Amino acid sequence: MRLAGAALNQTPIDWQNNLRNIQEAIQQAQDAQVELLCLPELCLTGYGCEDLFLHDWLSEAALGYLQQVRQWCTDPNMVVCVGLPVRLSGQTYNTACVIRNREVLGFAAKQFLANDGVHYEPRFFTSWRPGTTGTFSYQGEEYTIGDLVFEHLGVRFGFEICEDAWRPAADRPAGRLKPRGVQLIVNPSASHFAMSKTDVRYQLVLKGSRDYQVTYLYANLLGNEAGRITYDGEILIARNGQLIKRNQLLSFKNVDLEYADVDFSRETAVTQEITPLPTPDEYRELNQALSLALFDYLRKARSKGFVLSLSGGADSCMCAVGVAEMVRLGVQELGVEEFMRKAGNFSDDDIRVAVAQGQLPGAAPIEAAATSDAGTRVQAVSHPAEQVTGHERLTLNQQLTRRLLTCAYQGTVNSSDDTYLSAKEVAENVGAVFFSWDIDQEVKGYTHKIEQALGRELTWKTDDLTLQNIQARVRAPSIWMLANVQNCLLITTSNRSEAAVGYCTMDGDTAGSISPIAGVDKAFVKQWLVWAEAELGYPGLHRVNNLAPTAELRPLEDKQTDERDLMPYPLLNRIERLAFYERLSPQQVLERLGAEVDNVEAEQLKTYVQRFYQLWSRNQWKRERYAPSFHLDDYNLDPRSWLRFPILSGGFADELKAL
Ligand SMILES: Nc1ncnc2c1ncn2[C@@H]1O[C@H](COP(=O)(O)OP(=O)(O)OC[C@H]2O[C@@H]([n+]3cccc(C(=O)O)c3)[C@H](O)[C@@H]2O)[C@@H](O)[C@H]1O
Ligand SMILES: Nc1ncnc2c1ncn2[C@@H]1O[C@H](COP(=O)(O)OP(=O)(O)OP(=O)(O)O)[C@@H](O)[C@H]1O
Ligand SMILES: NC(=O)CC[C@H](N)C(=O)O
Repeated sequence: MRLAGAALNQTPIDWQNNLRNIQEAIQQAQDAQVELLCLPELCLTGYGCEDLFLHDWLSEAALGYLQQVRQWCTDPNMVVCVGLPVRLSGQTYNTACVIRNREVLGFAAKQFLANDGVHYEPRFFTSWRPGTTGTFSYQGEEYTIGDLVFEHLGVRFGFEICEDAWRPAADRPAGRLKPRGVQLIVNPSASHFAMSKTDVRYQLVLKGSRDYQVTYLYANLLGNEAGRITYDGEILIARNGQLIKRNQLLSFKNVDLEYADVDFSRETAVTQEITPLPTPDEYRELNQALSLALFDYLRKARSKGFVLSLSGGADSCMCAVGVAEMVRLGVQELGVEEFMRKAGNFSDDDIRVAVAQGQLPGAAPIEAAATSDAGTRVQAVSHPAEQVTGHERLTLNQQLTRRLLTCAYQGTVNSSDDTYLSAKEVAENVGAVFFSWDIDQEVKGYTHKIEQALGRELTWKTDDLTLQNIQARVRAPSIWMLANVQNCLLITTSNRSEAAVGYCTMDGDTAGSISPIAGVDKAFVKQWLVWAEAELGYPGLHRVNNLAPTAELRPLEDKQTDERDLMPYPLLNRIERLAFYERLSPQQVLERLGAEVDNVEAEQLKTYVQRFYQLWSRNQWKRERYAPSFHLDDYNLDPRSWLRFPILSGGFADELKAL
């Protein structure tokens, strides 16, 4: 039997997009003479409809659209499995509808709901009781729903819907399907991307096929579906512990269909030893996921591009490279024409000229908007697209990036030449429009106003945080204005480590509408940039890779660095992980750290642990206010997706005193 899985890039309640992708997958499958096609979990509505799954009308509408899908399933030799919600007597079930030759054979229902990390399924869905079935009517037709086994071309098959397969063996539907003569298990999934997670999924599918001696067909959703979570579109086909098919993950296409043939009439030996996957390259994985997430966000938000306050530090440089990589990887996979069309930001003329001549048409010089007489550092650096960076012409990818990314360095008297040059070099390297202006007048203006109101001078000795924060805040209005005027998304550069301890100024450097790297820790950001300079070929990163992270909010002679204000980033990251991923108590965190770290005094470690918990507790409100962020690592601190914590709390007072 020819089995296929199709990864689809869906969007919640974007019916036309979702139907188009489903139709395209069915058409491709028919053309390839596929006999059984698995589409991802809830692909008709989108997986991320959230509380809409509790609305009667949504499931009604889905059943209505399903009638269209039926009409595309005209091949008597092909079964198509389509995911959609079914709402019966006020309960919503997460189902896969099996269609053959326009006939609905039944709705298999999910038995175990995902309720960890980014998944909140029990809020929306009711789990189906194993071993039971039911019926319901729609427009005069009666349908079967529940724990069903199907047969097609002599092959018996049943379902595990995503989380069903992640449960202990005693729960897994596979264990009950096997005695019912099932030879094939079909798994439509919506399994979020996280670095290295493909390995877990691979083991799950391979071991499932080995332990239950079945063929296993797995198809995941694809892309940044609804804003935060990205799906990697993994397709896996395995039999008796052996891999038959695995695709390239994180495609920029809307439909990624993969198929393979399995001869069910022939017995094959069961492989006990699962061949391991090569260790996933997390830097590369992150790059692909971040790029795809940015691309989908951009086009689904129908935005014109991105604006970024580029400090030349690690976080903002990573965001700039992320946009450039979005262009490079998108063009590499889709080709220039399709990339430009899909991005939705280029005219027909742009596309025609880009395809024919390898450059964008007559980009007029973009005049520097900002000037200041306050020193040599402050000047506008802006290259017309068709001209040069350094002495070379911009490549087409740089020209495309230039259309999609505008950056601004916003210096103060506390900024260094190093960060300015770093920002400029990164912007030039990726091709972005780059402005530079200073904000000292604005800082002085606000400071003066408050000094007058209070009737006293503000000094670094007495008003340190206030004087830091006003600088970060004053950067927000102009960069927002630049985003508004160009109809662009303002990127905020927060990372997970600073979110953990609130090392940011609210309404200052947190200003923005999308926060691409807030799920990634700072130590990883720094390592990733070193990798990107060498492996992706961004020489513009050389300077930032030799800078110590600094906020540059205090006078330069203070030599402020993040790690001096806080603690070394690898330690901060470790404490955060032990405390909120492994869920240890402060005492346990300190003990584990003591056992792991030998170059830091015990008293110093205790101070770090105390500082971490105090800052963590005090700054929950800030985490509540971050712009929507991407989920990229195996956990994040976003209270709206992975980690909830009280805004007001006792702040671990007793626990920290007892350390
Ligand atoms: N529970 C709570 N709910 C609501 N609001 C709460 C609150 N607790 C304090 N607040 C309020 O929060 C305000 C203070 O917060 P906020 O003004 O954001 O600032 P704050 O947290 O006081 O200080 C910002 C920190 O971030 C660092 N920073 C800032 C900017 C950039 C960078 C960088 O790395 O580049 C670093 C800076 O060095 C400083 O250590 C106060 O007005 C306080 O009343
Ligand atoms: N001089 C600056 N020009 C433009 N934006 C700035 C400047 N200084 C800070 N910002 C903005 O504030 C953000 C927060 O600063 P932060 O220091 O946390 O990050 P970073 O400078 O990118 O990295 P690092 O902390 O490694 O130096 C920056 O990413 C940037 O968006
Ligand atoms: N949609 C789901 O059921 C996803 C659950 C599963 N734990 C995963 O992360 O892949």
